[in-house]
This record gives sequence, structure tokens and C-alpha cells, in this order.
Amino acid sequence: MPETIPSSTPRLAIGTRGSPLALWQAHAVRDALAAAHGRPVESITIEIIKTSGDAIQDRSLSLAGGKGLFTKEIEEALLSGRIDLAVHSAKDMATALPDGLFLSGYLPRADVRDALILREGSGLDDLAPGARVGTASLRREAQLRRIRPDLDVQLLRGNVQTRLDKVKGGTFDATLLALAGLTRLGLAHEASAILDTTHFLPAVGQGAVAIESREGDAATNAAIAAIACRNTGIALAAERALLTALDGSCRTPIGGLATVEGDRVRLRGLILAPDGTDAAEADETAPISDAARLGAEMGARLRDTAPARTLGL
Ligand SMILES: NCc1[nH]cc(CCC(=O)O)c1CC(=O)O
Repeated sequence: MPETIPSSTPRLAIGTRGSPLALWQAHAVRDALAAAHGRPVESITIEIIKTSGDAIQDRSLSLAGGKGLFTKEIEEALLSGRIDLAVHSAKDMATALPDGLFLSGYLPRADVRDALILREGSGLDDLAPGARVGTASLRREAQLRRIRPDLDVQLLRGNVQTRLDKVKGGTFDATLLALAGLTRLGLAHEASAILDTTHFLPAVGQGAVAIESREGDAATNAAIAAIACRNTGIALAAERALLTALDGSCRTPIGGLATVEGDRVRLRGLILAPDGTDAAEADETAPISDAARLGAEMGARLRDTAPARTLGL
């Protein structure tokens, strides 16, 4: 019997990109909202919105205009009231959001690590000198060059499945992808190895699903607050403050990872020269109430002490 929606249940519209990963994330938020508020899932709609970023496939995103490209049209829909909340990969969110919008919550974070996908073999050591590794991430490229300067790292864009196919088809010998994305798509078995955060400190926000909404929308924000993961919010406050202080764009290879340990937050930050030959790193803790300040101060210090080449100077 089809469920009827009680007339007292206001509808909520979730906006998302249409990629399989984005849709999985939007459905996860819808399911969490429905369960937390005892409302029928039918009362929460999912609106697929095509973004400028989806249309660009041939260039590195950092050259095409950066992170905002994947959110522009979704944020316009939020501001116009066509949707009530938007679901994004936290990693893909610019540090500065349009006036009136904010990140109002995060789902509990998944595994933050990068996975290595090899055509043959089971670890980085199985890649021969000169092996072709495809990635669109400046961070992954620099981290890889730092420990394996002998590899041939080249641009590889597209969604997760496209990148896996390029390795299977032999265009590349390997690629690097977030384990969280593979897992959400049921593709975790494609990982040949999981890379440790010491050599591959993840991107800020990696593994976290972010919910964006209007600042003044009290009803929606209360609904979101009920499903928001506190520790992920603390970690992301530290990481995103670090990223803001270092570089709002995505032209600099940057890694950042915060973890909550009791009443303290630990933040590790990394900035690299694109070819991996220089790097500046930090690893500090602060009370959780100072998460954003920890990130901002670490970012400022890394910026001041980093070798000029890591800052693209
Ligand atoms: N830039 C694309 C993107 N954005 C988020 C994820 C993975 C999921 C996540 O980190 O939450 C991916 C794919 C990847 O980097 O492998």
C-alpha cells in the first residue's frame, strides 16, 4: 500500500548533482532525515541539478575555475528556495560560500584514506619506474612525486567509474581514489591498497558528506541538526579553517586531517610543492572549542614558514 504523506508534514527538497556518488550521498541524507524525524521518505524529494563542473571534462578543474563550479547552480537553487538543503562531498566545497548559505551539518565521516588502484600488483612498490599514474588531484600528484619521483603522473578526470575503466583498459597503470567514494559505490574491492595518512594525508573534508542550507531557515536547520555528527563538525571546522588560511582556491597541493580525541582535536596539515620536492607540515592539538582557531593559526604559520615554492611563489 503506498504511504500517504500526512498533510502536516512539510515537504523538504534536497538538491544534488546527478553522479552516482552524489546520488548515494543525497539518499543517505534523505534516509537519515526520514528516520530521525519519523517521516515518510516520500515527503523528502531529491532534485538533480546539473552544474557547470559536470560539463567540463577536458581540463584540470584547478585551471577551469575551481571548486565553485560543482556547486554554483545548486547554491542558486538554495537561494531561490527551489530546494531546502543541498548535499555535497565536503571535500569539494569551496571555503567561502555565497552570502546566506552555510554548512549546517555533516553525516558521520567515513574512512578518510586514499586507495591505490593498480592494473597489476598489490602496492606502490609494484609500479615500475615510468609507470603511468592518472589523477586530477594536485595533492595526490605531489604526494606521489614526493615518494616516487620516477613515476609518470598525468591528468585523469571523470567520475569514479571512468577512472577505474582507464586503469582496467590499460591507459593508466594506476590511479588514486578516495576509499569513501569507492565504498559508497560498492567498489571497495577495486582498491589494491589503502594508503597510510602519513604519506597520503587526505584532502580537507575527505570522507565527509556535507549539508548546506539557508542561514535563516530555522525549520530546515533544526531538522538537519538532529542528524548532524558532532565530531565530524568539529574536525571539519579545524580542517576548513586551515584551508581558508592557506589557500581558498585549489591550485596548491594541501592536505589536512583532524580527529577528535576526547575533549581535544588533533589537526595535521601539509602543504607541498607541486613536484613534491618541498613540503611544510604541522601536527598539533587544541581543546575542541578552539577547533577553528587551531586550523586558522596552523594555516597562517604554514603559510609563513613554507618554502616559497610550495606556495607557488
Ligand atoms: N573530487 C571528487 C570526489 N569528491 C569526493 C570524493 C570521494 C568521497 C569523499 O571523499 O567523501 C571524490 C572522488 C575521489 O576523490 O576519489
